Amino acid sequence: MAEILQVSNVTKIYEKQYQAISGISFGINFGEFVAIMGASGSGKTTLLNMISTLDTASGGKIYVDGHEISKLSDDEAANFRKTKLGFVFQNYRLLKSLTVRQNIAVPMSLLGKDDQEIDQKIDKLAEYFRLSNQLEKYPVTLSGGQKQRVAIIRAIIKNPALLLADEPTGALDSKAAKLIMEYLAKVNQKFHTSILMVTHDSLAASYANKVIFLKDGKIVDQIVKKDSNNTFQQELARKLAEVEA
Ligand SMILES: Nc1ncnc2c1ncn2[C@@H]1O[C@H](COP(=O)(O)OP(=O)(O)OP(=O)(O)O)[C@@H](O)[C@H]1O
Repeated sequence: MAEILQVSNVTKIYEKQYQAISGISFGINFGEFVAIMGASGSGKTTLLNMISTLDTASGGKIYVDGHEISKLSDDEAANFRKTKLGFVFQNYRLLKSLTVRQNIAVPMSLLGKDDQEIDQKIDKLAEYFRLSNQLEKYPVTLSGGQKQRVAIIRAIIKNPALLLADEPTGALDSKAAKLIMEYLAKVNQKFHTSILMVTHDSLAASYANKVIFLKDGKIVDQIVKKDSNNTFQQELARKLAEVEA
């Protein structure tokens, strides 16, 4: 199966002395949903920043959709983020001065798509995400869960090769978090979007097909979902207790 992400023996050393990531290797197949879990300081954000081309690795190689990202110039990296990657953040990062519709349109406008095509896509996705009534409102009037649904639509509207989600449930109560994870799982299953999600939250991680555990910049374990969700959640809780011990 084709790999959408390949991380090969990657290290990150800050200020020539502190090794935040130590020789990490893993991959994501096309259409897979992978979660990375680890305690604060384990290197999750560092890893995500390197994969998203916002930071450079000190060693090793990262391939996204067949491109070795360290070889990209700054301009190429910016274009690469614009065309290949979708981002969902803990704090939504919606633009306050734009309506929901205008927020969602930004990545498509940057790609030069025509207004009619953009509007049609937005209407369809908004219906799927039950946000049709919110499109002409400003983000400040929306709940946290609604804002995150807007952020997900904005991230997937251009069909990215890889969706990167950084603590997508971190600012939500448990009910809203569950709904957001159900939507992310649907995005993965219905649109076959490959997802890499970083999270502290074991409920959120239980929606992934595979969970990788990070500790002190190293992969210390991983589990793969087989048939039963219940068994996966129990295994997840057990591994998490071991890793955080
Ligand atoms: N710019 C930097 N300069 C020096 N050290 C850094 C820098 N950024 C991160 N670190 C260190 O690298 C390690 C990993 O940090 P990172 O932010 O990747 O962890 P994390 O798992 O994402 O944590 P959290 O869950 O709290 O966000 C930490 O010890 C952190 O202090």
